[in-house]
Amino acid sequence: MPASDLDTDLKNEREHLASSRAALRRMRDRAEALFATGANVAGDAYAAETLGRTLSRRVAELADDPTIPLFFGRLWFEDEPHHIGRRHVTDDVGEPMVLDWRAPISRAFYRASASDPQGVTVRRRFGFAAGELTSFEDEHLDRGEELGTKSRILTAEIERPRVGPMRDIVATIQPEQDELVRADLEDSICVQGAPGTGKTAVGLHRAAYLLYLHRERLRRSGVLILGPNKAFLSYISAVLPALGEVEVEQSTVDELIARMPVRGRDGAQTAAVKHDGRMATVLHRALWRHVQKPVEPMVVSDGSYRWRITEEALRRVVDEARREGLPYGIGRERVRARVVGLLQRQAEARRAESPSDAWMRRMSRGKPVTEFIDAVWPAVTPEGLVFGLLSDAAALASAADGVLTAEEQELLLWTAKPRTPKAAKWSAADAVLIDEAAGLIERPSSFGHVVVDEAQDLSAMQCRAIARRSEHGSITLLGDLAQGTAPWAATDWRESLRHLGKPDAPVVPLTTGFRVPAAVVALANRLLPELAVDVPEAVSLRQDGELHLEAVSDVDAAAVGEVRAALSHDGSVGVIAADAALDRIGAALAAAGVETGTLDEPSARVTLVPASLAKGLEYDHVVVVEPAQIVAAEPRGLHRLYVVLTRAVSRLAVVHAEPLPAAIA
Ligand SMILES: Nc1ncnc2c1ncn2[C@@H]1O[C@H](COP(=O)(O)OP(=O)(O)OP(=O)(O)O)[C@@H](O)[C@H]1O
Repeated sequence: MPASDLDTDLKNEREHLASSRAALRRMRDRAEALFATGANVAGDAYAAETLGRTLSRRVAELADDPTIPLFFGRLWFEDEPHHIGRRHVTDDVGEPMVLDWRAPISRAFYRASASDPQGVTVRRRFGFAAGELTSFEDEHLDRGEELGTKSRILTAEIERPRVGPMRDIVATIQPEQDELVRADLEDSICVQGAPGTGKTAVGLHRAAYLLYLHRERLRRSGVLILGPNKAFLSYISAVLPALGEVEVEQSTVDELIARMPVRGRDGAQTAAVKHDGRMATVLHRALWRHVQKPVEPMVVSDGSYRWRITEEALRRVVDEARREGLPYGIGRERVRARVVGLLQRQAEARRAESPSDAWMRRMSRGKPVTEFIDAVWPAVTPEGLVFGLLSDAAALASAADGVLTAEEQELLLWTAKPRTPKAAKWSAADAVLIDEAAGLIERPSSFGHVVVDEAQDLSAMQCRAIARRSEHGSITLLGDLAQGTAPWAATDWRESLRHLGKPDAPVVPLTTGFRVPAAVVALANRLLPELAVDVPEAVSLRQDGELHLEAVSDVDAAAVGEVRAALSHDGSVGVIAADAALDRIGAALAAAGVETGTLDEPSARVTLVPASLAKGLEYDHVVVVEPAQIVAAEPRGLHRLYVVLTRAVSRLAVVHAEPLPAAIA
């Protein structure tokens, strides 16, 4: 295309952007006006609140980020063009100006190729800076042109300096990622992907896609994103709102299951037993042991009448309720209702009329029925059940017989027994047991879809906690077996999927790396044979980037030097070291006049990152201090080092005084 045509084209596109922005503003103004009057027109307080919530969400969904253009691409089907962007924008008469990237028609933007153009003649991608369009790139698919990963705009997007929290990738989702993003709501999938292959991005975009397609259904049941810790959740927290999705719950597993404060800590071996899937059997047995055989008939005085239920009939009621496989608490109420039903029948037969509701309630809550239920099917609280096991060797032995060894039982028992469940210093692992117990007593409600990130670190019992909350929904499981650092980290996705209740979900690999430069990937890959997992290696899309390993005598001084060098470039800097060493390094940086932030307060360009919290994060420049210390800090230290080495977007510097681990020396 001649330069002047290019200029005219870009000018026209910019005009379309300006008028789309104006149209979006009008859409938002209208929503705000409705919001303002909504409360007055709605009939009652509840309707007003519901309407208010809907409208305020609508207003939030229509927010415009002035730093990002409303569209990033354009498709021509024959002569019919469509702009593709983050959300639908329509003009005043409802004609589309920008199509949502999730609309069926937009699919071709991500999937069409020269060999399978899907009706697309031309695909255009836009480059931008500071919210304005700066360039575009056309592929005439009808003429066999296709750029694939050679696209200049894709390269620029991948190589752009990172600042602040994670951004969406709607403009450059790759075909194999798109296939996962647009998988059906019914489909659970597990994505095994090397560092930086876009697993987190895929999970978040899938959530946004499913919400678009199944808005009402998912609004009722909810979509849940699970991440490993608060720092990670805050890093990803802006992605969904930027895509107009403001109502997705984002949580850690610990937060999700919290019923009481965690004040205690377990030793590593004790925690490992508590997280073991066999604990589900122990708890199940311990709970159902509470159910007893009725051993006498029931007699109920009712004015001048006396009703009688035989022991035999009572046994049948209890046996039947047990066989139905209901949660314990529901079973208990079922027994109560059936016993009252038997009384009701006797009363009807005698008096030739149905007893009143008040009579039913009186019978149901009256002493004879309540005493009977408390004897044969006593109320149990989740905390009480776990308390009973951890504080009573005999109770534990009877529930764990043939399931846990004597040593394992010993590890579970409290050495100093708290007086009551309330007084107990529950640990994080106890919380998982209590959640399992709660799930046996009453089923929690199920989310429509759950995205689980960094899933390789989940224990069997944590998987079960998630399974209970996705029983009637689907899951997207994201992770990398090579990055498993928890003592119970998964080594086989099939096993995790089984605990998650989705045994048949396919395991799909992602191997193209968008974060880590090739030289850095090559270094990290040298650790893979030591990690005892069978995973495909990543292939980096990035040929740029620098790697620098330096043996020094003073690591703190060397770290300061590397940080100073990094600061002369654009982008974020992460200093990653063993948790115990970080304060010392922070002090050295402060003494040298370098301002630093922490994960809780990432105020400065330089962030001090404990190795234990680096997972899922990325920085343009990463300075890793003393790998040997990172490895020595924990049993799966080499896995941790693999995570740490794969956080760099452009440059990785490793400074060490101790010898490097053999694999990377
Ligand atoms: N299609 C894409 N276009 C542009 N950038 C992308 C694309 N896919 C991923 N990225 C970018 O690559 C980086 C890594 O992505 P992401 O964090 O999702 O990877 P991950 O597989 O979850 O990594 P990790 O295993 O380290 O947690 C992010 O900055 C993300 O925005």
